[in-house]
Amino acid sequence: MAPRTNTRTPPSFDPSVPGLAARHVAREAVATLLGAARGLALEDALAQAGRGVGLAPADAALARAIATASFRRLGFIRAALAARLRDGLPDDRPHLLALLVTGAAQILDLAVADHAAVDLSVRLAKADPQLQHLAPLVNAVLRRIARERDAIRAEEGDPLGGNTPDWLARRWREAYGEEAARKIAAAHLEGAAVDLTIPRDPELWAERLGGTLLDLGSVRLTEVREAVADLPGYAEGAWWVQDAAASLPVRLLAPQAGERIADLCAAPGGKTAQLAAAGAAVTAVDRSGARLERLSRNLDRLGLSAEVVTADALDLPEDRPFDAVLLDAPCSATGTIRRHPDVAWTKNEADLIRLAGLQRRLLDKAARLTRPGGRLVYCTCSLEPEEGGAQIAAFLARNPDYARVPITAERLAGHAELIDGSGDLRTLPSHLGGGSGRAGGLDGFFAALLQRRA
Ligand SMILES: C[S@@+](CC[C@H](N)C(=O)[O-])C[C@H]1O[C@@H](n2cnc3c(N)ncnc32)[C@H](O)[C@@H]1O
Repeated sequence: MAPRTNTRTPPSFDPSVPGLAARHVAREAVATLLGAARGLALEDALAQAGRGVGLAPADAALARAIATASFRRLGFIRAALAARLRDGLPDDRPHLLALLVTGAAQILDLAVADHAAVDLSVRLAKADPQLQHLAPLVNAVLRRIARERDAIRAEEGDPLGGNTPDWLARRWREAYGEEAARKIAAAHLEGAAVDLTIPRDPELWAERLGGTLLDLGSVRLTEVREAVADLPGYAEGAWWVQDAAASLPVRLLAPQAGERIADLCAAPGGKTAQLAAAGAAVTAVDRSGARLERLSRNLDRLGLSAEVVTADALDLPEDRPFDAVLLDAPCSATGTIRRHPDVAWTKNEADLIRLAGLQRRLLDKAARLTRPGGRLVYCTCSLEPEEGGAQIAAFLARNPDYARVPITAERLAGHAELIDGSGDLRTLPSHLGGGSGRAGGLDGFFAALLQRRA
């Protein structure tokens, strides 16, 4: 193989070949994340790779599907490729690795014809000055993957061992035990349904949309073929997309009409919308102006309003404490791997430790922003104890004027399995049938309801 070069001449492919631009964008985004850009989200890498390419909406959706499938089974795909490459995986050549991974993901996981997956991958190799000479290798390996698909699938085995990065598998075994950790990893292979929060007439909308009204309150759609924005009710602002688990922290906070409530890490605003729909006077704070623009657009569509403040929550004045505060803290997001499988491969333990430190400071700030007698909900979309129960145990030890309000099963439609031993919310991807092949599951959320003494 040619030595790796640091400067890359961009590939020049024929944009008139159907589906080629989508593969190009998927490959570039996957290469970015497999290369040095740890911490970048796949959404952002796709947007970056798509700049100037001008993908039609269907091609943009295809690029996202290919890139997502690549990360969802990355461990299995790497093993399948490694067994068929004489010189092993090209880990020092992310563009070649990404070409092979995205090609294999199409063959193994997506309803793409084998010849299209192979042919378009080979075309991308030929269009790339650094990879032209490897087009025969790409062709041979991907053809073999297609030929041996059934055997490869049969060999996949345990997702916790083969498809979960070691550091996460170790942590989940420690936190939840072997069996539960394996179920979590199995649920990650399945992806997730589209859940909607519908403040008014959810039964009616469930029927119109062909969804199911869950006892937790959300409407679940398991077969969505069109863009979400084309579904009935989107344009008129009848609902918004929000995982059923993500809707629970606000349900536990139980906002009342007229209460002053601060949403400290608010964008893009799913929880702000819940608070505003309940009639609370919401102050939505986020340090990202761009994300707050999305929040404002979302609230406009829904006909809801909030005071929107662009600020670091740590800098907020403390002179007018709120009746209730919601802190949906920035976190490792390991509870969202079903929807964002890149998270498993682009985050690491150092990110987790840094974020747990920020959460601690935000939580202490949120405590000072809550009035005596007021409620505070802390939540994260993480499976890691440092971002959940351990954070709350340490908080309660240093803040004696706060007490935990244990969550009861009645508040969760009887779902006692969603409550941990301390009385906090602990949802897992394997809950509600996740991992059993029935499009069930929940994002992994933690939430604690705390009360300041009067
Ligand atoms: C988990 S997301 C919030 C999701 C949101 N609550 C929802 O339901 O749509 C975390 C947010 O925290 C924001 N953030 C991170 N650090 C912050 C800080 N110090 N002050 C304010 N916002 C912060 C990020 O910009 C990000 O939008």
